[in-house]
Amino acid sequence: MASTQEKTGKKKPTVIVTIGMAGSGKTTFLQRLNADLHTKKRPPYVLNLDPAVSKLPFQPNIDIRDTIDYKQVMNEYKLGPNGGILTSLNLFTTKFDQVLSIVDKRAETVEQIEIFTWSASGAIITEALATSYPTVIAYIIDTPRTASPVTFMSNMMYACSILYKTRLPFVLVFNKTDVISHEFALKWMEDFEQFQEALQRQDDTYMNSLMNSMSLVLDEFYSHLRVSGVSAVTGAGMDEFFEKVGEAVKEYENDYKPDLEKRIAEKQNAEKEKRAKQLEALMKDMGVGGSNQGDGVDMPE
Ligand SMILES: Nc1nc2c(ncn2[C@@H]2O[C@H](COP(=O)(O)OP(=O)(O)OP(=O)(O)O)[C@@H](O)[C@H]2O)c(=O)[nH]1
Repeated sequence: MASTQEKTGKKKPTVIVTIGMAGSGKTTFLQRLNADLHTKKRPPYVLNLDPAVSKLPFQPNIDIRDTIDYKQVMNEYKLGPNGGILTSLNLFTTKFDQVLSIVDKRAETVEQIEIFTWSASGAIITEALATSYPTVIAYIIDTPRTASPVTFMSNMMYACSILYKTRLPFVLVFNKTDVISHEFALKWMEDFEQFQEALQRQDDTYMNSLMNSMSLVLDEFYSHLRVSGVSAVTGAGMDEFFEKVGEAVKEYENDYKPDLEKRIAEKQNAEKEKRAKQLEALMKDMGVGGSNQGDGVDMPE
């Protein structure tokens, strides 16, 4: 919060929530981010919220796997892999206020970037973080595997659904640009006709008609995001990524935070009104005030 910053002179750390499809390069990207930030003498504070990840090439500061045994959760609740991940995350969410208080203490000393990775959705955790810190979603894309219009489309739809769910500032990170440049994606996002031409070349009439009906949604989506192309392996494009994160933080301060504060105030008001109504109904039932007054209910002295 600006006022808190002014009082304490402390800059709030930025939270980067890393999301992406399996194999898109999230782990490698986080490893690169971790290394770059250490080089810049801004060591990040890393939270791992992926209970199913087997090996991480870096040491997270807080790791869901230290508290929750994902395989045990699967056995105990008789769940498959996805159910196991979600239930583990739900169990961890109940402890998230403790996690936040640890992060808060660490964040008082240095300017850091919080990184956070997961395989399943965690709207409650994201909102808890976004209430306290400038929070940005980094959506990682496997560029070589997105070069076909159909996979590009499904990836964009998935990203779009996350954007609408979280309402947080977004940076699309086209990874693996050492294999293929993300230029084609930039063209498809800037000019929908070029994308349609690419689709038509595939002669898929179902996808074409789906695309036509989705074009407005996607146009709106593209206007809300920032794009960067990186190679997590070589480190190319990371400076541009940090610039985009900086822009996204400004968007958080200008748009997201006031909206979030409004939503919280509305929730609190609705809660207050509900409680007032419940109290009024209770008083009525007890015969204190209201039209039922004096209907014979004995009040304790
Ligand atoms: N060429 C190239 N390969 C990459 C890059 N980033 C990741 N990879 C490779 O892509 C594969 C998947 O990378 P991971 O970092 O494990 O991907 P992930 O998204 O964490 O995967 P899951 O844990 O399965 O969700 C690995 O073989 C990486 O070496 C990159 O920038 N360039």
